Amino acid sequence: MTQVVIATKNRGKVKDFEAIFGPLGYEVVTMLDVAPDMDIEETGTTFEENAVLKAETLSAALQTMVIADDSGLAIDALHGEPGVYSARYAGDHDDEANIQKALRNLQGETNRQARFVCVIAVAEPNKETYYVRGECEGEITTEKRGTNGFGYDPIFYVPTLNKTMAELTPEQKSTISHRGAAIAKLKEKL
Ligand SMILES: O=c1[nH]c(=O)c2ncn([C@@H]3O[C@H](COP(=O)(O)OP(=O)(O)OP(=O)(O)O)[C@@H](O)[C@H]3O)c2[nH]1
Ligand SMILES: [Mg+2]
Repeated sequence: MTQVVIATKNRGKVKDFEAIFGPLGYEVVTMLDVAPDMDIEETGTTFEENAVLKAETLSAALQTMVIADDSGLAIDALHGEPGVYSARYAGDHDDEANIQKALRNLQGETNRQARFVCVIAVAEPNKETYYVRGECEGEITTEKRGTNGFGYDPIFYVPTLNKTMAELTPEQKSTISHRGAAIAKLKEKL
């Protein structure tokens, strides 16, 4: 089975990637498998910078092709926050605290428009790194709904499906999500 190496330690992302790459016959391998002790500091101020940083760092260490995903939630009424800081908005990778902070900051706000953004970078030794970007439009709810997914999925409402991201199966999520959109673009290039 062909392996695809992903520079992530986020189990939620891994599930999303497996839902897409699994049916295509790829085995998804992540930092949790091959570099659990490695920490890549995300010093960039854009999704693109951080995705490239993660892909190139792990690719250099393993001397193989590596894919990285840097993603987040941009809320219009909060001027694009939490953006690249989505994972650490209220506490390092504390999804529940992050959700509560977003809901608190939007209390009484009628403009609930937001989008998920996902930038996927591909780095390979002696080749030029490239990236693709996918986005998904939605609205922030006033309370959590659904138990699938990760991060802000329970408060991200997708009007076209009348469901939050957390009410979708990983397969359904992949057909409409920012990650699915980015991977669709990636497939054209791989
Ligand atoms: O509800 C969500 N559904 C999604 O589909 C999604 N995609 C991203 N996010 C949020 O944005 C952060 C990424 O930050 P991020 O790209 O730095 O990843 P991470 O730090 O979690 O893992 P790693 O890949 O860096 O190891 C995540 O933690 C989440 O808070 C999502 N939330
Ligand atoms: Mg991260």
